Amino acid sequence: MGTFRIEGGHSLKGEINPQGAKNEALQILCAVLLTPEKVTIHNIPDILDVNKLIHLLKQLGVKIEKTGKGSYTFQSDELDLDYLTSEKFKQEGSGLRGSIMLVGPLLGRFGKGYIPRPGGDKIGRRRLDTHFEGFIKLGADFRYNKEERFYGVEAKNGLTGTYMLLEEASVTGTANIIMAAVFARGKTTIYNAACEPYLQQLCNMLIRMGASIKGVGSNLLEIEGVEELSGCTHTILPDMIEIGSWIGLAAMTKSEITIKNVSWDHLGLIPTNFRKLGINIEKRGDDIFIPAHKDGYEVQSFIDGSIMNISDAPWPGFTPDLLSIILVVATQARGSVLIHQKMFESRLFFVDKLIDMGAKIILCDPHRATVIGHDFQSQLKATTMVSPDIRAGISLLIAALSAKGTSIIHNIEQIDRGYENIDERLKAIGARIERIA
Ligand SMILES: CC(=O)N[C@H]1[C@@H](OP(=O)(O)OP(=O)(O)OC[C@H]2O[C@@H](n3ccc(=O)[nH]c3=O)[C@H](O)[C@@H]2O)O[C@H](CO)[C@@H](O)[C@@H]1O
Ligand SMILES: C=C(OP(=O)(O)O)C(=O)O
Repeated sequence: MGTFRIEGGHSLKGEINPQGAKNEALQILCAVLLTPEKVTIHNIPDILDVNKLIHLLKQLGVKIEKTGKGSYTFQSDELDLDYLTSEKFKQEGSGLRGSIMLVGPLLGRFGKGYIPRPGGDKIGRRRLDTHFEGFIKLGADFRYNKEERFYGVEAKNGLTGTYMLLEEASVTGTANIIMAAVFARGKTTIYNAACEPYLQQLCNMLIRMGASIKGVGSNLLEIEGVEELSGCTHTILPDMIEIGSWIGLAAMTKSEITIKNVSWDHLGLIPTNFRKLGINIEKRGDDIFIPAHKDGYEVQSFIDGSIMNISDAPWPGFTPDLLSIILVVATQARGSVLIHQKMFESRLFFVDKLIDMGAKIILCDPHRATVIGHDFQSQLKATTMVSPDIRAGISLLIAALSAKGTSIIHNIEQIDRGYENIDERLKAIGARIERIA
């Protein structure tokens, strides 16, 4: 279990270059299985989850070449599909959430796809019904081995396009179904599709490879099946969740930080929601400039004066992945705010650590927490904690950087799962953080 030691209470200053988006990279890497031709991808983040997926692709026989920092070529012309039913895959395939998206492209191109129950954050139930119901609608046979927790889909005679209304706008589910449907006979219509920038990027990449997809960016997609796809070049967007994390870090540590090349047009409601906490976010070209909030920041109120509420919703709503960060930043705001995590039922439990540090939070139920901000009148106190999931982990790290004294965070693999070289990048802007195990 890796550990960070953090000496808090110091302001930071400088420029940050956001990494490539984790959740986009996981989709895009799976899409390289759709063609025997070479696919070049730039801006791949060097993080645990992505490296695990690249390892799985290698085991599957994909020819992989690293051509520069964050740049790789992939060629899926001689795959070893037997790996998919091997004991090794049953172990390795369950190491991350994103591996579930290997199934769609394999089913579409080879008529079969298998996956052990995927890993990822333990933040509540994470069912896969949307994925498999979509494959079944396209004509696949489905089986699930409960003992081994191993899923399989097969379509000996190929897939056939159809209309489907997804039960929920699942992000990885939509990506999976799209990647199967690009080879289905005829037209597939997906309604209630997720439409995060991750998915827009995936669809645009598939279109460049020769797929026919209409409705990109909306929740109604129409896919006309094709016989084959060709190679392409794709560049991953900056990670909007990392960008939100840097905004929160800057405010909470009263630091002046410039976040470079954020691809502002793809940030949706992220700036709006940080502004609800009174955080000053300046757009400078495609950069975000956060001034040092020397006098703190004040929670805004609604037009009718009622208490501020920040909640998640499927895109273009506010991403659930930033609510933990919003929550920690609220602990030092002037005023109170209700944080409502609608999607996941176990993602707010980490607040007990913040309460230990002196934050004023009432966990109303597993989905809702009321935060009464300190307005920096009282600093959080350093403590020892264990990072329970990726976003709680970065939130605790932000809390530790603002706290008085030296904190210890264990299980930082959770943070490394999604944040590239976080300790060195923080040090570069003045943070006192050491990786001690
Ligand atoms: C690898 C990856 O890309 N992971 C992201 C992906 O996970 P993932 O694709 O696994 O998440 P899903 O979109 O399937 O669902 C997330 C949760 O939200 C619930 N749900 C979903 C849609 C909906 O309309 N209503 C609803 O309640 C689901 O029941 C589930 O509990 O999307 C999540 C939701 O943005 C993010 O937190 C994860 O970071
Ligand atoms: C929940 C997340 O990741 P995963 O879906 O990979 O567990 C996340 O990125 O916040």
